[in-house]
Amino acid sequence: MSTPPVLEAPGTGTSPLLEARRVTMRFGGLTAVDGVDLTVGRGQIVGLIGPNGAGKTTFFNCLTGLYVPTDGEVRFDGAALPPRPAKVTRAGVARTFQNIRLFANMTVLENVIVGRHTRTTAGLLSAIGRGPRYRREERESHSRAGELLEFVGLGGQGNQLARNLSYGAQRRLEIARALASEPKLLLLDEPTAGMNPQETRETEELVHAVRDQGIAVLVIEHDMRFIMNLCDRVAVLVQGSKLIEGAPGDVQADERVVEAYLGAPDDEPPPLDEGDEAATRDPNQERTA
Ligand SMILES: Nc1ncnc2c1ncn2[C@@H]1O[C@H](COP(=O)(O)OP(=O)(O)OP(=O)(O)O)[C@@H](O)[C@H]1O
Repeated sequence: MSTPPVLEAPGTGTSPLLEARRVTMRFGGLTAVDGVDLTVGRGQIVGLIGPNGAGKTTFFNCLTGLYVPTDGEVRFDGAALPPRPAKVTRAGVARTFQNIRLFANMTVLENVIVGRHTRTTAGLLSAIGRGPRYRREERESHSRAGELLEFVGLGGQGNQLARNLSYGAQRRLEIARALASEPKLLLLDEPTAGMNPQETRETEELVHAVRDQGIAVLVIEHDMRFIMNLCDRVAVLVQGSKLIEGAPGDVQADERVVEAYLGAPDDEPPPLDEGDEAATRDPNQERTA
């Protein structure tokens, strides 16, 4: 008699937290993501970089249930990734977006509380009737949201309208809202886009603090200095395919990466100087969100 396969209970296995295998996403005739493998271990910070249109955001969307990959497989915490965003959030994956998506006319605290809705269990009737379970969960949500605002450096600003926060503070609020769903993995899509150097440094510290809470992070970013300071591992996407993956120093030194960003040597690239931030960034990426 054959031995039945051992099924790994979610959260208990030794497998990577996230495992994408041969993920492919096609839009009509365009292959935006082409057979990409990527793993993120528990508590790791992994960077995903690549020139404009390389497929980074599309790949993210395949990891959050926004897109169901045309081909390939995504496993999270020992199980197949569910096919819908709300279920993916409940499974433990949270994300922020390239462009800020806050509820501008809600308070800072309310924005974070909204992020907890996948973790509250009071049913509709309890909510309408404001039953004891609803009231207890509401108290807990308020208290946890306050803690998260402290954690991201927005303590004392909970009663402001989100739209009145500075740009950098709004980005922090997005992270607090994502953390409110109690993720095991946080996906950040260009968290420092449009930030000044001080805000970028603060974001770097915040992401390290998130990891210190045991939460793994996968981050898309164009600011190379940020990525190199932050990540345990970096993967480079070019035209939908993974070009290379490795330690930040190795990736930065790889000629193929320099070429992908700056063009082949015949294109007379500007010199790549470690200390010159402008030269280590994608020249097409001086964007503001
Ligand atoms: N919904 C869609 N329908 C059709 N094509 C799409 C769709 N989403 C993305 N694409 C295309 O897929 C390719 C990859 O786009 P994607 O936004 O994933 O790249 P990216 O690496 O995130 O770029 P950027 O750094 O500019 O944000 C591009 O050619 C883009 O035009």
